[in-house]
Amino acid sequence: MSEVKEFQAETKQLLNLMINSIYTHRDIFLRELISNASDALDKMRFISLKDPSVLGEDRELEIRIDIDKDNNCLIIEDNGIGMSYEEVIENLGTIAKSGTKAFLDKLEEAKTENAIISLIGQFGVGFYSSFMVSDKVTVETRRWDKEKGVRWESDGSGTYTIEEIDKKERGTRVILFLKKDLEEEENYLDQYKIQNLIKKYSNYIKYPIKIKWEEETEEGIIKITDKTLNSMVPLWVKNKEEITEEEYKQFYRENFYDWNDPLEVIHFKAEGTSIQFTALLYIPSKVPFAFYSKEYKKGLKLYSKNVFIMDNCEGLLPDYFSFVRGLIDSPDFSLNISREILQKNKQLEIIKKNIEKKIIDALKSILEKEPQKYLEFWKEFGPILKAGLYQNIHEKSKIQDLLLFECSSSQDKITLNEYVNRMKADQGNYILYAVGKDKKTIDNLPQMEVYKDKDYEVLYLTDEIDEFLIKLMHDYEGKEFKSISSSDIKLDDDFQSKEEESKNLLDKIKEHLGEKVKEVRLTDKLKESPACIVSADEIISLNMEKTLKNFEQIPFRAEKILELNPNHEIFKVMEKIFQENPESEELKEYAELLYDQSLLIEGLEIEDIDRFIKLINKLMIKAIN
Ligand SMILES: Nc1ncnc2c1ncn2[C@@H]1O[C@H](COP(=O)(O)OP(=O)(O)OP(=O)(O)O)[C@@H](O)[C@H]1O
Repeated sequence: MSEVKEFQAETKQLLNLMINSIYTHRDIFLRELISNASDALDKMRFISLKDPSVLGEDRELEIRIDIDKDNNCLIIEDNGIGMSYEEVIENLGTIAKSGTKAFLDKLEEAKTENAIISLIGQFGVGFYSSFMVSDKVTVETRRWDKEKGVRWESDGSGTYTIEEIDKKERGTRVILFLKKDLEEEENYLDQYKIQNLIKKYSNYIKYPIKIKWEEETEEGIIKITDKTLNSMVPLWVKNKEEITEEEYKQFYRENFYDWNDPLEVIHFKAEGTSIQFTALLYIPSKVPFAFYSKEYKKGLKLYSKNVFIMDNCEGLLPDYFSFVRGLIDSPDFSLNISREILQKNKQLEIIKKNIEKKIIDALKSILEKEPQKYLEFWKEFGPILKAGLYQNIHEKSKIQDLLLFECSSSQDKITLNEYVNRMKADQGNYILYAVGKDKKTIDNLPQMEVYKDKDYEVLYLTDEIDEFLIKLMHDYEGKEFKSISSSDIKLDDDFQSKEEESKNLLDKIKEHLGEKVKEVRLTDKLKESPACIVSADEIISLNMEKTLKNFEQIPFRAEKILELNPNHEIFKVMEKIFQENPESEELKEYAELLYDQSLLIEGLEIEDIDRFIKLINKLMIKAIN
């Protein structure tokens, strides 16, 4: 008795897109079906390791492809785990994957076919891609431990039928009734076409993918032989010297669904340590799709003696390298290991340490030998590295040398090590930094003047997280990070006498500005500018005030100090006004104007813009008179 069932709404939506929107790159359906078959074989192999008798006579785990020209059918068959009646309904009638909703939303938005293809490449749509090339799909399957088989059939339009059948062999057969209007280059009944696709997408599948290969002998007789289309040997098992760059790339594209080539490959075998393992790691060239979403699963694949144990084993990578893709194969892991046990596993910790060191070494080597390539890496992954370090600050010594910063002295970004090596002898023990939205803004900060003059290098922190990170890091190799806006930087010691001389004027200005500032004082840090604002607080800087303002509930305010340049013409004018009349209203207006312009140059808002403009206008009119 067959049942007719409706697809789940999301499945309908996906099928509709598959059938009606995609006309190129349809080849990927084969990779998806082969990968499903391979997964089913993995599961079967796993079960048989505990009890080999479950394989019965059907011992060799394999995938078969059959070309049935008479019926215009392509058949992909495996003797893997198979599916029960309920599993077929669950797996082929719904989409259970997390992130499906987000994926479908993105699909709806995707305008071009290429954008859709790229999304599919990153997400994987699995079985449903069959409908890109088929008018009808039939699945016949029998679970290894069930008596009866199941037949599922659909044309992808909205419903499917399902019924119990007799099926002798264990496993799953997917029969694609190919569309009639496929292009010539999409002739999936051509054995050469299939061979090319398998080599391209599924070469490293570790089970033989067999086909009945037709060949014409010299005598003109058609000979049919069983041919294995894939090379099978897992790439990571081979010696590095035997692997070409293209093979590494191909393996990456196939296994990690990235259309871009990886930036770097790290392949090594750890032997002689307390645990043996092989690692094949890839640093991608672009941040993986959906990396910042909850759905993104980080971690490495875990194998034991070429047998797949699990995907996305998180415990193997520190947060700051969560973008690294790849796999670990270690004979020391039991195949039955669960995620929970794994979390507490000491061997895993050792592997993690090893991998981490290799990644750091690889990145350091790129930084040293291929700076341009490192810059590309930094542009993509710098924010992830910084955020990861922020959350794991106790690990700073490991990765602080991988950080790059803009700086005052050159167009190139520099490392902390470079900064320290270039420090001036009289600079003291401080690594100076300035914060702003970009290089140009910081270049124009009044406080920068004196450092330029003294030729002290300053790190430019242009990312919002930078200052928070630097404060948390506190120092690099014993040299403390110090903001150029910090109040306790004093360059000139005999400044004190000058400050005492101007004490009354400074007190008056403070009185005029009231609560706006904590203090008014002189500075020797300014050259061209008359004044600047610095933070009185080591914890909340001016820039943090800007950042924290975005979180409206938290009214953080940096305490401010107004610093004046005693050598500036304006200061001299103020001195003169004060001498003539200490209570002059004009002095108050000057003080307000200097305070407001100092806020503006720091990128902070001024409180009373109307008054600011009025005061400027007043000065302008005075200048004419
Ligand atoms: N050949 C097969 N043998 C056994 N089960 C299968 C087979 N093909 C598919 N399935 C089952 O159907 C489910 C859904 O398959 P589908 O290809 O849609 O997604 P997936 O394989 O889970 O994800 P993806 O292909 O995107 O990695 C699979 O998870 C698996 O349980």
